[in-house]
Amino acid sequence: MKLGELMSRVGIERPLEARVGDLSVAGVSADSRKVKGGELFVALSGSKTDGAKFIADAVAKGAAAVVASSEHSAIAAGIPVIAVDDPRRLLALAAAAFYGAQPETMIAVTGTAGKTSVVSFTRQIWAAAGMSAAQIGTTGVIAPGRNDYGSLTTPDPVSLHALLADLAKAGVTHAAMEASSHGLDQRRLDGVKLAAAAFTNLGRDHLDYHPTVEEYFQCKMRLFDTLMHKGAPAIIYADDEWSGRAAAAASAAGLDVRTVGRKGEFLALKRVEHFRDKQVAEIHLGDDIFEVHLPLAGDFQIANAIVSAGLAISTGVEPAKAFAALNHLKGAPGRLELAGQTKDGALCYVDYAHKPEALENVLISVRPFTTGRVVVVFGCGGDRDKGKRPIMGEIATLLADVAIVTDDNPRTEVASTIRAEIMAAAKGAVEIGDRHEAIRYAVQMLRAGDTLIVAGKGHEEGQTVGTEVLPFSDHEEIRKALGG
Ligand SMILES: CC(=O)N[C@H]1[C@@H](OP(=O)(O)OP(=O)(O)OC[C@H]2O[C@@H](n3ccc(=O)[nH]c3=O)[C@H](O)[C@@H]2O)O[C@H](CO)[C@@H](O)[C@@H]1O[C@H](C)C(=O)N[C@@H](C)C(=O)N[C@H](CCC(=O)O)C(=O)O
Ligand SMILES: Nc1ncnc2c1ncn2[C@@H]1O[C@H](COP(=O)(O)OP(=O)(O)OP(=O)(O)O)[C@@H](O)[C@H]1O
Ligand SMILES: N[C@H](CCC[C@H](N)C(=O)O)C(=O)O
Ligand SMILES: [Mg+2]
Repeated sequence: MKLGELMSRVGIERPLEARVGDLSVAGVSADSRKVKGGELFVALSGSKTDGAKFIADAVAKGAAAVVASSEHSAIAAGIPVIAVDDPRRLLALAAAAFYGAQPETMIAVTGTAGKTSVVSFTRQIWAAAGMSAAQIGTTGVIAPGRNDYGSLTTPDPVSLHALLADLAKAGVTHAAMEASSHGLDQRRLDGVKLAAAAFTNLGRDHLDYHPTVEEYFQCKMRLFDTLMHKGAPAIIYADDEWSGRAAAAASAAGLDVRTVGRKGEFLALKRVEHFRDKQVAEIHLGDDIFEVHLPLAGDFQIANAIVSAGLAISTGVEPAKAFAALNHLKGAPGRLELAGQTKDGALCYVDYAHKPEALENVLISVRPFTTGRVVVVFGCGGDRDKGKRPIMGEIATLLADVAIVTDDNPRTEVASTIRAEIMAAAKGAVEIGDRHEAIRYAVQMLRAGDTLIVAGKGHEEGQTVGTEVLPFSDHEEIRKALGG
C-alpha cells in the first residue's frame, strides 16, 4: 500500500510530499525488534520506555518510514518521519487497514468484572443459534477448531488485526472480545468495526495504572463515545452503581441504549431462585416472558448471562433461541468452577476473583447454598495495585468464616510483604505463603456443608515468582488435596 493512501485511510488528510506519499509500505509494527523490511514503524511512548529511542534500530531493520508523536518529528532518521497527535490510534487504524478482513459481526465488552464470562456466553449463544463464533480475551482465543491459551485480555492492535483476519478467513462470522481499560486507553481496539458493545459494572481495579477511579471509568467509556457508530446497540447492565453514568455516556454518544437486569428496560430480570448447581430466572422482553434454567452457580452469573443475551439478541439471534441457549451455558474456565468435592460433599471451587468487588461477590454468591462455613484461600499479585490488598483482606475476613492468605504471583515483590499488607486488615486470617500448602490446609479442614473458594488464579497455569513462571494450577492442587 502507498503511504499516502494509508494515511488517508486512517484519516490523516495532510498532504504529503509526492516522494513520501508514493512510498510503498509492506506492513506496520510498533516494535523495532519485530520490524520487517519495508514496514512502517510507529514509535509509541510507553510505560517502560519510548519507542522513539528505537527509531534507529527500526531503520537498521529496513523500516520504510516512521510515524511518531510531534515531539519526535525532528529526529533525523534518514527515512520519512510523519508526526501525528495520536500514534497509538494511528497504529491500530493502520493495522486494520493492512489486515482488512474482520468477522462481520463483532462485539466488545467492558467492565471491571464479567468480561471473560460475557464473551464466552455470547459466543456460546451465537454458536447454539448456528453461527460460526469466536471469543477473544483473558483466557485466550476460542473459535471452531481453535483454542489458544491467552496472555493479554485485549491483544495489541497488530496481533489483534492479524487474528481477526485469520478468523474471518476461517469463516468466523461472529466474534466477541474483551475491552480492558488498558486496551481502551492504549487504543488497542481502535479500528475494530463493532456492531454492539456492553458494560457490566465498575469497581476498584488497576489503580496502579489509572490515577483515579474517575479516569478509569472515562477510559472504559471510550468504547461508547469513540469506538461505536451512532445508533449501534449498547447493552448496559442496569443494577451496578455506575450503570446510570454508563447509560448516560452511551446515550450522549448517540447509541441505542438497552439496559438489562433487575432495573433493566430491554431485558428485565423478575425473579431468581438460587440452587447449589443452577439458578432459575424469569426474564421479560417486552410482553414476552422467558424462564431460564442457568446451569451455573453464583448470582453474578445471572448478570453475565443477561448481558450476553442482550448482546446476542441485539446482533440478530431470535430471543427464544438466545434464552434456550442459556440453559446449556458452560462457565468460563476458572470462574466459580467446581473443581471437586470432599467425601462429605463439601464443594471446592476455583474462582478468578483478584479484585475487591469480585471477591465480595463470589463470597456472597456461595452463601445461599452453604449450610456450613465458607472457606477462602486468596492472595494479591505483586507489581499490581497495592491499595487493594487491605481491602481484600477485610472483605475476606468479613464475608468468609475462614480466610487463608497465600501467594498469588508475587512477581518481583517480596511475597511476605504482600501478605503482610493483606494481613494488616484481615483479622483472624491464617497466613500460609506456599499456595500448595494453603490449599491442602483448606481442603483438610472442610466438613459437610462447607464451601471452599480458591480465588485469584482461575484459569492460570503458573505462579510467577520473580520473572519466572512456575507451573501451578489451583484445579490440580485441589484434586491432589482431595486425594484424587
Ligand atoms: C502497561 C501496559 O499495558 N503495557 C503494554 C504496552 O506496553 P507499552 O506501550 O507501555 O510498552 P513499553 O515497554 O513502554 O515500550 C514502548 C514502545 O517501545 C517499543 N520498543 C521497546 C523496546 C525495543 O527494543 N524496541 C521497541 O520498539 C515497544 O514495542 C513499545 O511500542 O503495550 C504492549 C503492546 O500492546 C503490551 O504488551 C504491554 O502490556 C504489558 C506486557 C502488560 O503487562 N499489560 C497488562 C497490565 C495489561 O495490558 N493488562 C490488561 C488488563 C488485564 C485485566 O483484564 O485485568 C490487558 O488487556 O491484558
Ligand atoms: N458480573 C459480575 N459481577 C461481579 N463479579 C463478577 C462478575 N462476573 C464475574 N465476577 C467475578 O470476577 C471474576 C472474573 O470474572 P471474569 O473473568 O468473567 O471477569 P473479567 O472482567 O474478564 O476479569 P479480568 O479483567 O480479570 O479478566 C470471577 O471469577 C468472579 O469472581
Ligand atoms: N490481568 C490481571 C490478572 C491478575 C491475576 C492475579 N492472579 C494476579 O496475578 O494478580 C493482571 O495481570 O493484573
Ligand atoms: Mg477477562
